[in-house]
Amino acid sequence: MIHNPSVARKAQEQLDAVLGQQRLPNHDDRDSLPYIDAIFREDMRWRPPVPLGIPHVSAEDDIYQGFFIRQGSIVIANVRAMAHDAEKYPDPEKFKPERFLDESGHLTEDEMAYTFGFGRRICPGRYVADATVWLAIAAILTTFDIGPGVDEAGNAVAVADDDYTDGVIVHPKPFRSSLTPRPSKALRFLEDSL
Ligand code: HEM
Repeated sequence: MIHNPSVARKAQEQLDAVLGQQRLPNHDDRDSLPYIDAIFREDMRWRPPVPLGIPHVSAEDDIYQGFFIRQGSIVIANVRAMAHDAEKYPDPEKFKPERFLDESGHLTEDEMAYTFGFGRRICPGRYVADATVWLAIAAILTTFDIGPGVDEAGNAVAVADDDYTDGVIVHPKPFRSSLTPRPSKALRFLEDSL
């Protein structure tokens, strides 16, 4: 959101229209807030948390696109490459939630399910992740404006958009940011719920 303030503004317009700046979002609002889902999907696409998935083993000999895969081979799915396929996702480095919405503003079929893995061992926690991350995005954008942090002298600190940890699971390295309460009653609802 620090790099894409227009995305945050667009989400807040939809949140304000649905919630009337009177309450926090909840799961019953999900169908009315497709842009939040589009942000979640674009999050998963832009920087997949498990960019190479978890290695699988082929249970039997197989042929995939002309390649012979012997039984017992370790198969690694390059999720990051799939999520940055420019034919499927034009301009893939750009953070663009709109790519998951059709002309009428409805969500497309692409739920970015492959970022949770494949087959029988697909992530069993995907429903928990889906519900909690969606609600976190919606609640934070309802109550706060997100911006760059400042250093000791009060100057805005630039944040790299690709400074991530290495490993099986990746996440952004610590960075400074600022959360400014939005001028709405939603913040009071947040305080009341603590
Ligand atoms: C955005 C959040 C998450 C992502 C991107 C994610 C992704 C993945 C991926 C790619 C796998 C490997 C699937 C495969 O073998 O193909 C996996 C496995 C797994 N995940 Fe998640 N996960 C997330 C959240 C969670 C949560 C919240 C839980 C628990 C509540 C969870 C529990 C597990 C478990 C137990 C496995 C191992 C399943 C098995 O090998 O049978 N995950 N996850």
